[in-house]
Amino acid sequence: MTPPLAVDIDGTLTDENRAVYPPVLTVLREWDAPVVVATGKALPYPVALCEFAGIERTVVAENGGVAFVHATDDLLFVGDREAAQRVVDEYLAAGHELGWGGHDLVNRWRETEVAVSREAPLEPLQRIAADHGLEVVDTGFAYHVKSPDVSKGRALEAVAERLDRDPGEFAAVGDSINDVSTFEVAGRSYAVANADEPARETADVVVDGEYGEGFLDAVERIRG
Ligand SMILES: O=C(O)COP(=O)(O)O
Ligand SMILES: [Mg+2]
Repeated sequence: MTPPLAVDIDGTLTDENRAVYPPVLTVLREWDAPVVVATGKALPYPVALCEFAGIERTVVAENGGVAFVHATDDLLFVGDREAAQRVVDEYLAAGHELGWGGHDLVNRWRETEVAVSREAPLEPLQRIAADHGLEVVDTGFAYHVKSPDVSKGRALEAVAERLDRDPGEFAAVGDSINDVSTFEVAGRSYAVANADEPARETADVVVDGEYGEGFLDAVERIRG
């Protein structure tokens, strides 16, 4: 039987230029069990991906800060945007920038955390975050200022419960440190070849392919 799937976006469903790798859309559409798209991006991104892939909008966004379950119409919030905002305000007051330009579409729809460009200095961000009891997660695509209690894995547990599934039934595919918690709660986990060290170390299997090709490799193994 096909297991439910928890899949990351950036670095896993994309190519090396962060464009969605087209063959993955067919795989998602034809997946014969629930699919949970679990990302560090704000909610509209995975929702749009699901819509364009033609699948139910069941998603984890903001590294677990927000989740939506299509079947039960549940919108779940964990995490505290105000706390993250206080960190950012201090960071800006110290003369740094978030690095996303004036309209900052990266944070515009973000509700429980704040993302900072990897071109911005990390050390002061970490220091200010720690002063506020928050952490900075580097996904390889952005620095995320978030509560240490929030994770994709915990959100997946909440989503799985609403889907009447055990988290251990899930197969998970991802590429970075923000997927480690998903790998820990899923029954089996696959890191794509471009994955960072924490993801590679936690995954049950590191596949040969990179990016979207790596996702297709994982799918082949999951299907057996
Ligand atoms: O938003 C990021 O930094 C990474 O996004 P991802 O979790 O889909 O890889
Ligand atoms: Mg990723």
